[in-house]
Amino acid sequence: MKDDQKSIPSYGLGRQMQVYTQGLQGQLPSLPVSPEALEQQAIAHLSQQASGYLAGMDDTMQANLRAFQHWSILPRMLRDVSQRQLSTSILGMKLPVPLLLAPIGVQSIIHPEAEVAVARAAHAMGVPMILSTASSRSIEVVAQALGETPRWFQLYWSKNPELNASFVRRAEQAGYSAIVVTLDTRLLSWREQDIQNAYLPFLLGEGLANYFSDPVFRQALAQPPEENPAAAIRYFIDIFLNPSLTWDQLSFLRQHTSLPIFLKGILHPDDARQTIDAGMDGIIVSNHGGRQVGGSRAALDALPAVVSAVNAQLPILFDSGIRRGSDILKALALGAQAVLLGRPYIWGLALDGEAGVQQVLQNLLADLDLTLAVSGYSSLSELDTSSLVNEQTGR
Ligand SMILES: Cc1cc2nc3c(=O)[nH]c(=O)nc-3n(C[C@H](O)[C@H](O)[C@H](O)COP(=O)(O)O)c2cc1C
Ligand SMILES: O=C(O)C(=O)c1ccccc1
Repeated sequence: MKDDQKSIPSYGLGRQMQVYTQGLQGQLPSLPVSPEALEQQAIAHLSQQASGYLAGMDDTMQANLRAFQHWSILPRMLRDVSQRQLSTSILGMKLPVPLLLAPIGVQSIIHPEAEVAVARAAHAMGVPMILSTASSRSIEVVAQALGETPRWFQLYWSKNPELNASFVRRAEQAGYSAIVVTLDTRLLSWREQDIQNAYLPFLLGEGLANYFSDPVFRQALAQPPEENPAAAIRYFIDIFLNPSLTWDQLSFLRQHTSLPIFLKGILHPDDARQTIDAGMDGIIVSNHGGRQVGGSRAALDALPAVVSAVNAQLPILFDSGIRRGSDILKALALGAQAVLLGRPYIWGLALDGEAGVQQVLQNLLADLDLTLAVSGYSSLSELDTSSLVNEQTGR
């Protein structure tokens, strides 16, 4: 991890001057800088199946993005912003920047180096990574590529309790420092593009690295996955989704790990209160990037009520629609301690592997650092609702 003083110029002015200086030699950034152009180029580059898999429900995704426009930053002038502090701490875990990479499964359909390329870029930038259960590279292989970079493990709670315990054990052993249980995907929703393409990557054996390498999973099979992949995939399909999972079962996980547990996919303030009652350690407000409940409330619109219900008893993280530095500033001002970056790093991966992810992160962190500075803030802790105006209420 980089120390904070060194990281400031490389995030903000450093990146800006690097680009302008390279311009003197006639060199332009190799990837589009605007997230909209980046998305367009990545989608054009990918197969119809892969780009369809990245999609979500259009109306809900647009609502996620629009919600950021309900809030405006009201910049403050003549404050000393020459030294900026982007680091934060969550449950005593130090994060160099208030940003983690969101768990995104099956990255082998995006780029052959998949999560390993992402992990190397995360390592280069000091950005923590949350690894999906449905990753194309295993918990251990990704940990190795991350070196000392902080990492969390996202758990899809399968129907096999011993398998869940095994995943968590492996994550602990490989140096992951928190468990994220995703609640909004106990079933896969009706995904129009995937249905149209008749495409589900798992049926092709993509995204199953953690399962195929797991001793408990392997024990449940008559033959190893290498010998009979079709039977292994069938067993995965049998167990990986668990629509009967309920609040009372969370105690099982608590008994099997001493790591902090975050619940991802909370939108309703009553569910936020239940998270506290269930003895969990943190919340990730998210609508899964508009991929699960079509017509769901925009995640950012759901954030203030969750923040108010939690009343500072737990840390709150946020994702679904983070595209620019100003989006991060707004989510933090509304009470999130950090945000998760989703699709944008996948677009970078699609276009240029590790270097693509790194460039996306460099640009986003430079944007965040400079947005913070020109808004009059030198530290994240100065942000609160008085930094923003709600354009619908005028307050
Ligand atoms: C292709 C794809 C795969 C995803 N896979 C997972 C996953 O395995 N586990 C999980 O918790 N969330 C998963 N998510 C959701 C992300 O963690 C995150 O909530 C979402 O991407 C945020 O929305 P945004 O990308 O529009 O910002 C996935 C999202 C996408 C786009
Ligand atoms: O596609 C997704 O959104 C997702 O979260 C998922 C679900 C199951 C396996 C892999 C990814």
